[in-house]
Amino acid sequence: AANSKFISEPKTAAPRLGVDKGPIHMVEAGLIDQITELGWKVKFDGHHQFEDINAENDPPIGILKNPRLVSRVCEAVATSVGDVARAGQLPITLGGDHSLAMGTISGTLSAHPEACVIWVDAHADINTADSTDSGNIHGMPVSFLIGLGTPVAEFSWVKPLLRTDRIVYIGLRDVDAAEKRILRENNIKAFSMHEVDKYGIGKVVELALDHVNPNRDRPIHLSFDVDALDPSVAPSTGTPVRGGLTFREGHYICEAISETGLLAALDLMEVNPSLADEASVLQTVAVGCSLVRSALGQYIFPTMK
Ligand SMILES: N[C@@H](CC/C=C/[B-](O)(O)O)C(=O)O
Ligand SMILES: [Mn+2]
Ligand SMILES: [Mn+2]
Ligand SMILES: [Mn+2]
Repeated sequence: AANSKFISEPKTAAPRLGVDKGPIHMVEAGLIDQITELGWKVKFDGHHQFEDINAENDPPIGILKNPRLVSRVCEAVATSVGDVARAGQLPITLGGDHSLAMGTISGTLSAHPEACVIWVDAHADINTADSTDSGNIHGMPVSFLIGLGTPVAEFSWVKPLLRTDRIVYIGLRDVDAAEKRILRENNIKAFSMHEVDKYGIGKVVELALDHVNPNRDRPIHLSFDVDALDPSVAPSTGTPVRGGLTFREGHYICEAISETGLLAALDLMEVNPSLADEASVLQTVAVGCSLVRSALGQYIFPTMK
């Protein structure tokens, strides 16, 4: 039977409210039927809501915002994604705030310890509890996954399973000074928009895979933040930054990873339908759905097992 997968839309709070509604818009845009039409068997896990935690009972820890909600949601996501991956299925997590990647990548690495991570984003999301200026946890997931900075008790469930030589970035163009230092000190490979211009997206994806997956034998976790795309392509997102990937460059990354046959988990994050006019929201939701289809072989027929 064709591989099947699992979709969940965990909800995490973000200072710019509304990102929790992104997944529902993608599902309502017909994403599940679109994936089924590609030859996949889809098990839809429904919309996860965590209503019992709210601002009143979740005060900042240090300057970290919504820490208990984010931790609770991510821990639940880690379990879900891990279970699906261990069952030999392909977990797709629609976000939602990129802090969710603490959960998804914890889940993937618990099932596939050898997995590598391709992080497509305008941002490095690697601030530690010591370095963050905003206290927004969506700027920190990678530091928790690697185990950098002063530990935060609330997140003690996140094990440092991600090796610094198993993550590579594509699309960076808005990295904090502290994050640049962290990337340098830990020798973490990053292909910024400068390299995309210099080498072209085809070469960048090849070089990125050569770095984290030289023998093309490791499962791949693709964590795609739609703000990696240029705001003209994906306008309705929380932290847009000019000078991003074109529509085709974004899709090429997903198609090239699909072609490896090694995709083991996918995150499509930061579609926030509450930030723009109707047309821009529809455009952003549509590009999110299209990227998922590309990662699942919309231009390549999936090998039916
Ligand atoms: N570096 C900034 C921006 C974080 C951006 C997070 B995003 O990539 O998930 O959009 C911060 O730490 O607040
Ligand atoms: Mn966010
Ligand atoms: Mn991000
Ligand atoms: Mn981002």
